[in-house]
Amino acid sequence: MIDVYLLSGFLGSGKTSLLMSLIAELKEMGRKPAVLMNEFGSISIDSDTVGQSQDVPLKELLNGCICCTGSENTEAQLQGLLEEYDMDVILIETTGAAHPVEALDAVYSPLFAEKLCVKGIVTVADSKRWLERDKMSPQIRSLFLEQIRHAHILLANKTDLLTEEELATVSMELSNFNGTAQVIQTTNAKLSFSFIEATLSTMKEADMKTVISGKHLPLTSKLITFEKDVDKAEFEAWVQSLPDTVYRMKGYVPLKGTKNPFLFQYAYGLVNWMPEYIKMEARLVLIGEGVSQIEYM
Ligand SMILES: Nc1nc2c(ncn2[C@@H]2O[C@H](COP(=O)(O)OP(=O)(O)OP(=O)(O)O)[C@@H](O)[C@H]2O)c(=O)[nH]1
Repeated sequence: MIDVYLLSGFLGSGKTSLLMSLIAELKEMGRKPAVLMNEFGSISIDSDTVGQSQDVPLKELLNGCICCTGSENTEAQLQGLLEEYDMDVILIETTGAAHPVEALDAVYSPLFAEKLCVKGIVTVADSKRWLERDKMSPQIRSLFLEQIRHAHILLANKTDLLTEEELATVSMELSNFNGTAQVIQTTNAKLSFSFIEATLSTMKEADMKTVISGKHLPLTSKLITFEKDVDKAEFEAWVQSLPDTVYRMKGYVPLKGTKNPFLFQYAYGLVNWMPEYIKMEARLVLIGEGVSQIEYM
């Protein structure tokens, strides 16, 4: 299994700085990192920097964020990485405009269920911005807060720009806001990979069944397999009965009376079915809060 770490955080918070230092450390350790980067424009500034200066296998998604460019695109890039290179760690840097749950979408694809092991979300927060969050528009603030809320490790970055007192306030407020993440004060997003790996692996022990860390963490995923074909109406009734904290579902569902399992998608209450011309393995991934207890029927 290849370990996957998602680097999240608002625009300009310090994700690329973190990525660069993690790559350098991983290489020093003799590990084989690869990078999936996502840029907000059609020019690959960050990926050029990272790719050239770090000489690391890299795929990029231009023009939008991982969630908006569509998870098929991200899946294709991931597939490309896996086919072309040899690696043992994948670092995914999302644009500052990506919702962490949506960014995880492609990684949780049933295609990669046996290849990738999602270790967790590391969010970089600009401490100054946190203190001034009330100045942001409601929509942007909500994205900023979501990125922080879903973190498993939270960097209170740019501490050099704060007074001692402000620093204490930021740390306390962030810990109160996301009670499960470790909050670490950083400058230039300096945090060692060994620390991240060790912290996330202890969290994982809490519940080995969930793909993403333990049951104490906000986001978990669950893989559901099917023993026999299912009735479409019954299946949809089951979907509607699930709690609102299931944010996303996708996979292949074997429907009664059809040749191949159908591609099934669910997001924000909406269900989508697509026939599949290849016989895909019948399994479904659920992503949300506390989904590890959910069973089919
Ligand atoms: N003063 C200060 N500046 C920092 C710190 N960390 C990062 N920066 C600067 O903040 C800017 C953005 O840093 P990046 O690492 O590119 O941030 P990012 O989150 O990748 O940015 P986007 O890709 O645009 O979302 C750069 O100019 C960094 O040098 C810090 O701790 N203190």
